[in-house]
Amino acid sequence: MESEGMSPQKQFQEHFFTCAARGDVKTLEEVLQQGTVNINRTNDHGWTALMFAARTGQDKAVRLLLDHGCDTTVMNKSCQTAADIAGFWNHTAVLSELEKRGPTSDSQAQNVCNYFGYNPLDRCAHMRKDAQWLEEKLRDQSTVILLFHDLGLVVEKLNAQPRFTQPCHFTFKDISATLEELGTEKVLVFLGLGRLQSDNTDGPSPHTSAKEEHLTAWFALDVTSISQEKILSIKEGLEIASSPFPGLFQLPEKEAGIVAQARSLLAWHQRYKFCPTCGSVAAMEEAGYKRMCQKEGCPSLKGVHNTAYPRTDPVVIMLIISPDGKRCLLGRGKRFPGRMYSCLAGFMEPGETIEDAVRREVYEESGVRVGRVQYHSSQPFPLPASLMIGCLGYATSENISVDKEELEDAQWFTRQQVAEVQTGAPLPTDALTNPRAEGPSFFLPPAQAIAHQLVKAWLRMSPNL
Ligand SMILES: NC(=O)c1ccc[n+]([C@@H]2O[C@H](COP(=O)([O-])OP(=O)(O)OC[C@H]3O[C@@H](n4cnc5c(N)ncnc54)[C@H](O)[C@@H]3O)[C@@H](O)[C@H]2O)c1
Ligand SMILES: [Mg+2]
Ligand SMILES: [Mg+2]
Ligand SMILES: [Mg+2]
Ligand SMILES: [Zn+2]
Repeated sequence: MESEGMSPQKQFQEHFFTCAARGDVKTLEEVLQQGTVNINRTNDHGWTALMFAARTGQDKAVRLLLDHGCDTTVMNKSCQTAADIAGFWNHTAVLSELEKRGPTSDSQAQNVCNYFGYNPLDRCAHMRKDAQWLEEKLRDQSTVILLFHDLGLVVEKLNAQPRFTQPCHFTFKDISATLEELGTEKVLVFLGLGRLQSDNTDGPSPHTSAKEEHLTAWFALDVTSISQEKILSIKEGLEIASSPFPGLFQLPEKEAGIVAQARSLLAWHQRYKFCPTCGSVAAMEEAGYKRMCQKEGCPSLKGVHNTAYPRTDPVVIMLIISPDGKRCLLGRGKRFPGRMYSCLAGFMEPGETIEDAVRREVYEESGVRVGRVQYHSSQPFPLPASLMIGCLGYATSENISVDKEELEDAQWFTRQQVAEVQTGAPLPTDALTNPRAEGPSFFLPPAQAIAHQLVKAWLRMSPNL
C-alpha cells in the first residue's frame, strides 16, 4: 500500500477520488485523458473512484468511468462492489448504469448458486422406467460414465498446481468388461442429459426436450466389488480420490453438482441394501431412483413409502448477527482443521420449521437466542446426502455459553475481523492442518462452503458504508 505521508502521487489520487465523489466530470475527463492515474486504484479501505461516485449517486461520473473501462467487479475491504454501494444508498440511476455494463455482483443476480448447487443436467425422471431407451443411452459413444470405488471418485491423475480434481469421463466401450463382471446386481444410476458449458453452448433449459440427441447422457457406476488395481488399469493415468476432502471441493464448478448427485445416490444404495421396513433384500429400480422390497406382502409395497426413495437430510446452517448488527457468531467444531471458525449448523428434526431449527441449534450450541430468521440460499452436500439450508439469523441476546460436547469454542467476531480474513492474503499451505501455522488468528471456510457465502452476504449488508 501507500507509504507514510502524502506523496504527490497520493495527493493526485485523492484528488481523483474527490472529483469522482463530487461528480466533477470535467476534471475527471481531463485526468483520464492525461493517463496519469490508475482508474482502478484503491484507497486504504479498498475504495475505487467508481465506488466514490456510486456512493454519492453521481451517475454521469459513473458513466464516464465506465466508458474509460474501469472494473465493476472490484470489492472494497467490506466485500462490496460499486453496485452494492449504489444499491444500499438507493441510487437507482447509478445502478442502472452499472447494470447496463453486464454482471455487477451477486446481489443483482436472481439467486446465489453455491458450489455443488449448479447442475447442468435435465434429470429426465419420466425416462427412468424406459429400459430400452436407457440401454441405448448407455451404449451411445458420447455418454459419460462416472465410476466410484467405495464412494471415491475415479479421477485423472493431474500434476496441476493448485491441485484440482478432474473426474474421468468413461465411455461404454471403456467399461463394457467391467459392466459384465459386475453382473445384474450392479448399481448403475442414470443421472440425466445435458452438456457442460465448455461445449460452448448454453446449458439445458428446464423445457429442453429429453429426447434431444445432441445432449450427453450421464451415468454413475459403483465399482466397489472390483479390486482398485483392476479399476485403475482400465485406462492410463487414473487414481481414486478416496478421501472426500479436499478432492470433492476441487472439482470443476460445472461438474461439482453432477458429482454430488452421483455420490449421494450411490451412498444411498450402499446404505439401503435391505428394506428398512422388514429387512428383506430390496432391488434397485427406476434407473437407480427407487429400491423395492422383494418380500411379498411387505407394508413398504403399499402406498407411498419414502423408504423406497433416495433420502436427503436437511441441515440448517446460519450466520447469526448480533443485536447491534456489528458482529457475527462463529464457532469451532471439535474436528475443524487448523484455526477455522464457521457458521453454526445442525440437522433439522422431524416436525420442525427451518426457522425453529435455526433457533434451536443456535441455542443448543451457543446459548444465544435468535429472533428473525431469513433464508439465503441452499447447497446440496454429498457427505453423504445433506441439503444445507443457509440462513441469516438475528440474535436477541449476546451471552455465549458453548456446548462443549459439540463445539470447542464460539465467539462474536466484528465486521472488520471477518472482512480482513475473508479478503486477506491467501492462507499458508499448512494452515488447514497445522494450528501453529503462520497467518491470521482464525480463518473461514473456503468459497466452496456455503458458510463462506453467508459471511460474504452479511459483509455486503454493511450498515456503515
Ligand atoms: N458448520 C459448518 O460450517 C458446516 C459446513 C458444511 C457442512 N456442515 C455439515 O452440517 C451437518 C450438520 O452439522 P452438525 O454436525 O453440527 O449437526 P448437529 O449440530 O445437529 O449435531 C450433530 C449430531 O446430531 C446427531 N444427528 C441428528 N440427526 C442426524 C443425521 N440425520 N445425520 C447425522 N447425525 C445426526 C448426531 O448425534 C450428530 O453427532 C454435518 O454433516 C456437517 O458436516 C457443517
Ligand atoms: Mg452443529
Ligand atoms: Mg447441534
Ligand atoms: Mg442437532
Ligand atoms: Zn420389506
